[in-house]
Amino acid sequence: MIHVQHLSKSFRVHVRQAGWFDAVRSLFKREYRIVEAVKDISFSIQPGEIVGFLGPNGAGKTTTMKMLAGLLHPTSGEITVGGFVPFEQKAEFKKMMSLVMGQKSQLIWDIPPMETFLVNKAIYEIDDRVFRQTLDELVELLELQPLLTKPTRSLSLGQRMRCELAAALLHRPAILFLDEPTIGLDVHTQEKVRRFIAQYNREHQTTILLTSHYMGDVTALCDRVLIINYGTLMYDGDLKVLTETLTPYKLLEIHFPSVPDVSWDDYGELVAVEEGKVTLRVPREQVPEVSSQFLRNFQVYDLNIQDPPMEEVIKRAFQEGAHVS
Ligand SMILES: Nc1ncnc2c1ncn2[C@@H]1O[C@H](COP(=O)(O)OP(=O)(O)OP(=O)(O)O)[C@@H](O)[C@H]1O
Repeated sequence: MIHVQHLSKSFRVHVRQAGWFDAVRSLFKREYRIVEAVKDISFSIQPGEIVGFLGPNGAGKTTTMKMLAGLLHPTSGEITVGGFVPFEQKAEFKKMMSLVMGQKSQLIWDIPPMETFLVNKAIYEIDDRVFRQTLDELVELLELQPLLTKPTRSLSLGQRMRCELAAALLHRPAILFLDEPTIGLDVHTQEKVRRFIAQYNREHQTTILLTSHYMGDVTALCDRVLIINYGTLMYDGDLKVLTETLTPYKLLEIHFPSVPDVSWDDYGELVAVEEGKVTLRVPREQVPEVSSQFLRNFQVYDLNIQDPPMEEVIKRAFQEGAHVS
């Protein structure tokens, strides 16, 4: 569905001078430097996949997404999306994909979302029956009914994002680029948006490339991730494999009626002792044995086994320059 080969993008940026004299001089003699935002990346995404696109600020995620959506021309390399070359901007290409940017609105600010939906209906030449059917489905899934006729500017961020998603999906694109779709949303709304994306992908097999700084989005939605840093692709593969390779331990959370006085080092690395609860870092292969020792030898209320937080996995990927695949 999406094929990217040796893709690079550089920007030529004007170097601004700090001092007064240099600033005036630069009006006459401009100096430029080259920012290599994306450097020789290659990957493919199959129909129906949801792939997480991760990387720190300035890594090159948005630049890549914009090239995939045809908004930016690559400096070099090849892209095909659904068989089209994005920057040729063919009408058929526009009808098969959508780009949602959490930081940018595509809804018209001064009119209600329903009016934007009607504008999109005209732009994408959506048939009346299909429009009605799709709108009904999206209104139900995203709980939009009370929002449709309110001016967009009066909507909360979460309400607006739900309408943005509907606007992006009315023409039933086969490919969806989601750039930070949950940015700034409260935990409850993030959860709602996540559930919607998962359900929509299940029902329509939409191919989705998603960037997010919220690891909850990534763990809930993506089996596979691409990790980019300084414009270079560092990892393309299974999220679980990445977690197991970079953090070869699990967190064991044991709840006691009262915390026993034992040498925790015999069981794992002590992370925290709180009221009635002990957290240990235990090598993955020793987790079954250590858990059963606790259950056999101590009075235990509850025992939870968890993967380390995704934030830690990703932090290690950047620190260790992981080429895990
Ligand atoms: N239009 C532009 N002109 C000049 N430089 C740009 C332009 N767009 C992006 N860049 C630079 O390219 C690099 C990659 O930026 P990009 O927005 O793709 O990163 P990102 O991974 O999406 O970051 P974030 O997580 O902060 O959104 C950065 O150094 C950025 O400053």
